[in-house]
Amino acid sequence: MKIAACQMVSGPDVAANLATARRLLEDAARQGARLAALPEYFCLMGMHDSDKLALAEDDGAGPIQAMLATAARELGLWLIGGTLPIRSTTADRVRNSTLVFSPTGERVARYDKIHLFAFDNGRESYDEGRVLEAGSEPTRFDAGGVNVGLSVCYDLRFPELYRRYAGCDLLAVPAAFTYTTGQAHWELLLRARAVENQCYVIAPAQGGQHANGRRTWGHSMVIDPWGQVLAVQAEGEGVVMAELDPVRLAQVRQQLPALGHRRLG
Ligand SMILES: NC(=O)CC(=O)C(=O)O
Repeated sequence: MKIAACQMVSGPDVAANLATARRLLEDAARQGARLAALPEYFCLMGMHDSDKLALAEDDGAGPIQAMLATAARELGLWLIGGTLPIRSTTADRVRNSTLVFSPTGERVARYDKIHLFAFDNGRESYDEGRVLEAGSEPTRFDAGGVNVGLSVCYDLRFPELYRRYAGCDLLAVPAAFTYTTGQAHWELLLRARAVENQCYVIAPAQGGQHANGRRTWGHSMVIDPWGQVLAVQAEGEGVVMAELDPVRLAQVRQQLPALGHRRLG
């Protein structure tokens, strides 16, 4: 199965972001992708954190969800819809949610980012907990025989989440890593998750200079179960494609049966 990671440099104009996402998905489908993934916050990198509250949709209704369902159906893709803000039912906050659509446009999974990012080095400061409500449920879905474990961005730093996905064929990590932290840790962490779980990793990212003054690291990539980077795009919009090969997956697990050697749960 060909899989595609779409890299974006989203801004505050939601309509423009949706048009870019659609164009990249069309590009992925044209190149033969059967599964495509958008980055975290594909629909909005706002000027203020609170912009997410204004954009938020109710679960199951809204123009962003409609756009994702339509794209999946019209392009015949398993679509991992980056993240979009979904209104919390209990708090004055939003969930940072990945919605997944099948090639018939049916929604097949929802994952809410579990670990909320905070970082302050004196020059840059982030605190997602100000507007986001954390999710709590690891979520996997079946994409026509390919078992996929879902996560978002900062989750990548918490290997215990991925252990809950042991046996998955593919881990998805839509992200918007900062330039600073991404330069230091992004590839290292992604390759570690691929190697320790002996599976493919697809990591679509935000990558470039945003209108809100923030810079993201990009380097969207696809990694194989041996930890090899199959395809990468450093910065700017684009589509990163690779083949998910079940024979390679089985070969790595058979040659080095580490998953079967776990002793501590
Ligand atoms: N932006 C994030 O959620 C995470 C990040 O940039 C990091 O972990 O580093």
